[in-house]
Amino acid sequence: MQKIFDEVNSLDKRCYEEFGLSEDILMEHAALSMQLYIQENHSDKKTILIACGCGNNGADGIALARLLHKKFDVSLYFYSKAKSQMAILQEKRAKALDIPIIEEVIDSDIIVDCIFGTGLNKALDDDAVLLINELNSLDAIKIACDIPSGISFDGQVKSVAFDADVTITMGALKTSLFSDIAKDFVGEIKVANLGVQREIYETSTNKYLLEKKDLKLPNRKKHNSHKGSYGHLNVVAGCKKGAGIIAAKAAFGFGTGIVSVVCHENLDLPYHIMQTHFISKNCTAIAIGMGLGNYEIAEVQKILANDVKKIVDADLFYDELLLDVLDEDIVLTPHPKEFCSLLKLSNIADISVEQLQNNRIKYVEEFTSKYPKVVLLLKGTNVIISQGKNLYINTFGSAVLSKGGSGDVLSGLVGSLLAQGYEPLDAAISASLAHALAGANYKKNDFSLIPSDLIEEVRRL
Ligand SMILES: NC(=O)C1=CN([C@@H]2O[C@H](COP(=O)(O)OP(=O)(O)OC[C@H]3O[C@@H](n4cnc5c(N)ncnc54)[C@H](O)[C@@H]3O)[C@@H](O)[C@H]2O)[C@@H](O)CC1
Ligand SMILES: [K+]
Repeated sequence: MQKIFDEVNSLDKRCYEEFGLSEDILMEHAALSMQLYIQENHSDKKTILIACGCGNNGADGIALARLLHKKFDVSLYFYSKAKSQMAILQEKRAKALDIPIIEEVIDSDIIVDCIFGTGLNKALDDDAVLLINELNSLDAIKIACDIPSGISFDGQVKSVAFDADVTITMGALKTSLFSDIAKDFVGEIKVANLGVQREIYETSTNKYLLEKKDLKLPNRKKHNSHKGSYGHLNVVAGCKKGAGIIAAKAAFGFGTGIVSVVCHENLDLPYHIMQTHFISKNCTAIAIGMGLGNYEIAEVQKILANDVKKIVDADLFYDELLLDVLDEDIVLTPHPKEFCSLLKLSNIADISVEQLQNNRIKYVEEFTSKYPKVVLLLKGTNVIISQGKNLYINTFGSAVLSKGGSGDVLSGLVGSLLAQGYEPLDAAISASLAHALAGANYKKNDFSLIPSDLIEEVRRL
């Protein structure tokens, strides 16, 4: 996993104070990283337009223009007059080299957005909106310096943001790049070294970006084993039985030795999935909530009181019964609307889905600081998984997964790993990665995936 930081000003400051690196040195490295990226990836291109603002993001852009000048046809466009000390200095250097400055945006092979970086501190005015829309409309390779202009420090996009193919972010990954809203603007994210390796630039953090290598698939190294060695998951099926059955199939395909669906009515199940009317004595984990509907309260209470690992989903997020188990290390997997209900039930906040989506990390942190044992997995295009103070972001998800039944597959995967003995946090992380990567591996098209395709892809991981 890679570290993510809420802010990097303190990290820049540490470079000045502890390593004797000046702002100028840091900025030269920022510009150099962008230069190398462009030369390594787009040496066949000719024209580059660099749009600059008045602060140090703009200064990065002016320094980049100097580095690329003569190798490419570089034009500088100033959205506003240089204001920061570094922008004024960089402008002086650029002028000494006669780098072309243009008054109107022109068609170019590459556009580099250096209008606003981490210093964006108010709403974009009409001119900025117009400029960003104009840049977005051009058919060019689009590179954002540090962060696409228009995304605020907390990852919100109020009106518009630069629509980058690549964001080259300075020094370290920032939280703002990983909001659900930012995902449609940041493109591929690369980190530029600012004069020291990242491991030196970065300090400690509580936020992490998950990588493919963080997926720990179940393994069966012991030959002397039997089905019971790989756990027994009980999936409680309610009135919408399909949800439980999908979860059960996903769990079986992800390695659980025995999977039983708990249901009072007789179900038509695949032969390898068992049915039981009550929780099995030897079950090692329970998945409950998906399609639960109006289950009898006393029965749900009894199931929740069971002393095995649990994953809770869907309908139970609307039920106060859940409050009784929030002091345990259970896994909760709400989507945004369900999480809003959970926040309300637990007296943390009474907010709309939109308010939540604009502040996902904030509300996850409030919830997990009130219930530090719970493993919370908040669904979204960038899934957030958190327990206690630590928070992990999975960005591998895509719109392929935006389908009924995808969430039931995820519950099944989490339950499967819990049943096989994973710790709840590890189960949530690996299930979420497996789910997202399986979705990404489905290559037919981006609209036709059904739960059985997803389970098939999980089985191929
Ligand atoms: N400090 C350092 O050592 C380094 C800074 N770097 C660059 O510096 C950037 C941050 O620079 P700054 O702090 O100067 O901030 P920015 O360059 O992001 O912009 C700040 C300026 O824009 C104005 N502004 C903010 N929101 C506005 C709005 N909506 N409409 C109009 N004007 C607005 C502010 O008043 C301020 O003058 C980073 O994103 C990064 O690109 C990099 O060069 C790496 C090293
Ligand atoms: K920018």
